Amino acid sequence: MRPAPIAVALDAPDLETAARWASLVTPHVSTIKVGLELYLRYGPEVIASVRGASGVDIFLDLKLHDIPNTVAGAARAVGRLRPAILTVHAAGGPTMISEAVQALPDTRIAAVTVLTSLSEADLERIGLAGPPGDAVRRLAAMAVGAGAQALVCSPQEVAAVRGEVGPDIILITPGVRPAGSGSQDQARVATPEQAFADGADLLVIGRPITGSADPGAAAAGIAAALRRSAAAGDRRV
Ligand SMILES: O=C(O)c1cc(=O)[nH]c(=O)n1[C@@H]1O[C@H](COP(=O)(O)O)[C@@H](O)[C@H]1O
Repeated sequence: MRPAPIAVALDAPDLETAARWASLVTPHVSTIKVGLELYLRYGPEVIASVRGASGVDIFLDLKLHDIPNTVAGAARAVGRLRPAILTVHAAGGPTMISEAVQALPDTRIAAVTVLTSLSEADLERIGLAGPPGDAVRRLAAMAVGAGAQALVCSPQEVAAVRGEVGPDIILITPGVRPAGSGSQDQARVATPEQAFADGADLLVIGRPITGSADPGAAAAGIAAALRRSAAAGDRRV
């Protein structure tokens, strides 16, 4: 059976925990995500530790956001780690995004539109008044125009973004919570089945898996739920 289109967020305080989570979940999921907490503590060595001997894709979530020259240099600096995906903030603008894309031709540059932790009220306070979906669609179109091959948005916007950017762009959705899980610091959430049915290509899921007593079983359970919902609809997992 193919691993499910899930990126498990390894937001762990230490390398041993991250490597343990990675080995428990990799039979079930396509991707593991290394973010700021692990990367800033351990640097590039963390990638080899969590990749292990598996063929799992590495999603390096550094959310780069700086002037184009600096982001291009940072992207080149992580190239030897061969991440399948690297995040930049869409708000860094089109030149920054296109320089990142050119700097790392073998990696998908994913532009983060509006963080899933932000509510409409938060957006108003930072000067982006209006429904989050408006800002997400605007940033998505801009990022794709600049060459981004992937976008990060919440599952609540994924159908609208798909309509905006077409079928070829990889849509990645954090803010995924199985029914009954608390949303914690996430503001714009949906269930895995809903995110997938609305057109997400890769679901980012952290604490609902890593916070469980058995992360391997939690990942397997969500993967099975996606397969059931794919069988009921017209998508393959
Ligand atoms: O780029 C991301 O992955 C990301 C973007 C976003 O808008 N929201 C978001 O939560 N994330 C990441 O997705 C993961 C979500 O983790 P959980 O909330 O524990 O499922 C975290 O590692 C976040 O850094």
